[in-house]
Amino acid sequence: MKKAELIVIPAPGIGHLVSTLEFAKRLIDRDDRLFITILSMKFDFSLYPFSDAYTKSLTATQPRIQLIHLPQVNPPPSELLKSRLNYISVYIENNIPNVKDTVTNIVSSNSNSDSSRVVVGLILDFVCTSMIDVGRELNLPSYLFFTSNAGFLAFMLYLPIRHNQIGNEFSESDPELLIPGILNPLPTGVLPAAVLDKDGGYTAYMKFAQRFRDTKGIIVNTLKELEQYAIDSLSDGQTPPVYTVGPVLGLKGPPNPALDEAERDNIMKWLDDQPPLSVVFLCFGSMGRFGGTQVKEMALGLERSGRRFLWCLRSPTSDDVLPEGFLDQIKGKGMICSGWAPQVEILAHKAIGGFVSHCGWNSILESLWYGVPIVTWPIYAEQQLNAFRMVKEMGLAVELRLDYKSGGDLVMADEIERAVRRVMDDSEVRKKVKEMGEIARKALMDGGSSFNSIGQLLEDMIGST
Ligand SMILES: O=c1ccn([C@@H]2O[C@H](COP(=O)(O)OP(=O)(O)O[C@H]3O[C@H](CO)[C@@H](O)[C@H](O)[C@H]3O)[C@@H](O)[C@H]2O)c(=O)[nH]1
Repeated sequence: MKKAELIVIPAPGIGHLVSTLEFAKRLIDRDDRLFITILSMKFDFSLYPFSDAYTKSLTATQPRIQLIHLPQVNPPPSELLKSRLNYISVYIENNIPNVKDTVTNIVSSNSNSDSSRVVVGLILDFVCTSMIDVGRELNLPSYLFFTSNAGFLAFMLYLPIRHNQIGNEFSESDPELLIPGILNPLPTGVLPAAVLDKDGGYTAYMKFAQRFRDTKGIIVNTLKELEQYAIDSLSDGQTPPVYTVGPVLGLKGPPNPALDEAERDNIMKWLDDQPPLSVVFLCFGSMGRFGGTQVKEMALGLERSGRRFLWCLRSPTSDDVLPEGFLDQIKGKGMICSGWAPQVEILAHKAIGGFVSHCGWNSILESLWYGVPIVTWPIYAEQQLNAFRMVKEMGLAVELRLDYKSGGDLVMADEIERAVRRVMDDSEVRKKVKEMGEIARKALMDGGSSFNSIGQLLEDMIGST
């Protein structure tokens, strides 16, 4: 039997690592000819404090997954931090010589041993497309792993086309945009903030996107049934084959190293005491934070909604900024957690009836999986676009804000109060979300759309013998 090896290069940050590493495990489970080597880049710990520990713990128990830590490289000059995305893209480029050496060693040690193992390709996070050239030099195809959705992929593929016509970043005064793969015209307010950024964000996005079509295939963490319109637009004769393999979720992985087990137990015990579908959960991804004024409005909105809530408030000053007496008033009805929340376990709990979310793609997929409707409060990255499509195109979320910008915008207590009530009472959205959750489960089963797509991918990568 031919043994095949894939080299996977994830990006740091939990939002990218969860699905990339889970997908590696899924491939191994599907095909016993397969071995995977993960190349883990060392990053500035202040940017991604838990990436390393998380990668280690997730891969430790997988006998056919090998983890190689790349040597530390010099970080880019700190001026580049004006755009975090640009900084990261340069950081990744600085790793290229180490990636090349490591892949070369793997290829040659396979050919010098009698393991009959052959490296069949690289799987790259979408922010690592600069590494396609390493594959080219070594005659290895690269596949893209797209940790977000097909609509955002369509947007990214449109960027180089637009750039050839217009040549510069987007502007807030642009008219609504018609983009292949996105059903409704897009207001500029819901574009990822990076594409309006003159300080390197736009350049970084362009650099990533310009290489997408140089890959042999694009693997997307979505399912056909959820994004048929966007996926159809990708069969344009110019885009490499697209494999929809989702939802890829970290449902059973080891706990995140950031999780405080005692706090987790408190939360779960508290939820056990609440009636079914009575609690709204608020959590804003790995990086979502708010200033004091906004926190105060949130507290007032939650209190006035009269609903029970579990609020993941990651702010060191939360006690000072909460309205006076708030913590006493909410006793029994509300709970605040200050650290990393066990989000997947929380969403799976029968007491949860709604989720106020920043609309990161993993959070969206997790909430659909458990049939919990979302209230949209996008903050950074492509979340505004996700929120817009979830509300306007898919009808799977309750709108709070679609174009929120942190730093400038303030969401008032009465808006929060109304949105929380709506998500808890709107049986229509809940029904649709539940149906989509069931469809997602079927997509992963034998014969389902994502199951078949993974089979096709394995066949295209390794062959059928
Ligand atoms: O307190 C927390 C916060 C987050 N999570 C988990 O962390 C992941 C967060 O992922 P996601 O919801 O996608 O948010 P981000 O971390 O913000 O993810 C980044 O990556 C995603 C995938 O590309 C993008 O969709 C986002 O916009 C981008 O910010 C999810 O699995 C959550 O369950 C927890 O378990 N506890």
